[in-house]
Amino acid sequence: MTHYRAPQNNRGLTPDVAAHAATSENFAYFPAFIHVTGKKVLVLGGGEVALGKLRLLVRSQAKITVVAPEICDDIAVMVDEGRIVWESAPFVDTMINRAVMVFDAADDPHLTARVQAATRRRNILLNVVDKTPHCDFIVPAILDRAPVMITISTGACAPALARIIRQRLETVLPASMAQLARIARDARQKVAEHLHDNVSRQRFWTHFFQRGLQESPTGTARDSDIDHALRQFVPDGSSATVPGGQIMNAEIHADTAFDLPHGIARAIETADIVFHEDHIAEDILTLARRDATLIPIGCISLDHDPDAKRDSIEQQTRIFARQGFNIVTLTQAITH
Ligand SMILES: C[C@@]1(CC(=O)O)C2=NC(=C\c3[nH]c(c(CCC(=O)O)c3CC(=O)O)Cc3[nH]c(c(CC(=O)O)c3CCC(=O)O)/C=C3\N/C(=C\2)[C@@H](CCC(=O)O)[C@]3(C)CC(=O)O)/[C@H]1CCC(=O)O
Ligand SMILES: NC(=O)c1ccc[n+]([C@@H]2O[C@H](COP(=O)([O-])OP(=O)(O)OC[C@H]3O[C@@H](n4cnc5c(N)ncnc54)[C@H](O)[C@@H]3O)[C@@H](O)[C@H]2O)c1
Repeated sequence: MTHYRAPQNNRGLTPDVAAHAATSENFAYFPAFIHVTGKKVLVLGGGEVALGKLRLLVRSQAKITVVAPEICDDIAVMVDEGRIVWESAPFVDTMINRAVMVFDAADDPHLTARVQAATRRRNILLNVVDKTPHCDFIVPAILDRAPVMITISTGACAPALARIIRQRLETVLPASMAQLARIARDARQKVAEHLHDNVSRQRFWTHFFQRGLQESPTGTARDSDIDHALRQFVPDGSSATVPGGQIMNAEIHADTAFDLPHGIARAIETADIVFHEDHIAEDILTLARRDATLIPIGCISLDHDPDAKRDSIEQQTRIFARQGFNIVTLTQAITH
């Protein structure tokens, strides 16, 4: 019988899956969030588009300077309130010194050429609004549930599509996400003191958020919910309230994650180990946690004897389940 290593805290991509992932499209822009607290950000231009960027920027703790000969009324209010600094002198290269990023919303190609040369010399990131070829970074559509930020980019291919996806998500993602994230921020230390190992903490938080999103979608989660959840939590997974050590065998009829029944999607999301046939769609497999172990059933070398193969997988899943791991086995439904 084949034995597999229990899940580790790294992406358990098997060679098969990694090879599949390598064939999917590359991307030119790396998704990340930039820490700007206390750092200088420069915005060129004082019109409507600059205002859009400034509205977002003032919610960070960046030190913001706007450079423009004149500014619109709403930007003037931000200046009066001391939230940003206005520089009305013409742009000179030294204005960007020590900036972490620069937005150019001035609609002046000659200025853009100068700014681009200056930012390149200093390795400062530049966004020229709606002028993709000049951008070192691009701005995604943003679904704002701060501190949760869901950002959507089409890799600069179709900004209107990014907007539409955002608008659709606005109506389906529960308001409680923000509140749950704030509760977690304040309670992470306390939870770490109660639960000493990573696996327990990971199970606890998965369970806490799943219940929280289900029970209080409109945003009524409370700080005291943490104490309640901690009292109920039994780290070895034996508590009925903890989704630990469960086995699900799912036959997949869907080709995309979107078409999966909710129960199966949730099971994949919480699984520690996912056994799957080779033809299961990649976007279904990506529902799994980053640290889950994915095991292609094809790599179990008992193809000549399907019954023995099934027995081998069942035996393996029971062993893992006894250790408290959640297991999902995904087989592709045969369509006629
Ligand atoms: C997401 C969003 C955020 C924001 O702007 O804050 C955003 N554009 C939005 C809307 C939008 N922009 C445009 C249209 C008209 C439809 C159209 O022309 O396609 C619409 C649709 C609308 O308004 O509904 C015009 C446009 N935009 C760009 C080009 C140039 C080009 O495509 O090469 C042109 C043509 C200019 C021209 O023809 O001259 C380029 C960029 N726009 C980006 C972001 C970056 C890529 C993001 C991504 O990865 O998808 C990138 C690369 C650079 C950047 O600016 O960072 C925001 C939606 C916010 C929301 O509602 O949630
Ligand atoms: N307005 C829109 O709906 C819209 C939509 C998409 C893209 N855009 C693009 O965004 C950019 C700006 O649009 P806008 O509507 O804010 O334009 P705008 O004309 O209202 O604003 C441009 C601002 O830049 C300032 N400016 C001009 N030359 C400058 C210079 N050399 N140095 C510093 N500041 C300078 C102007 O004083 C003005 O405040 C343009 O590239 C435009 O094509 C605009």
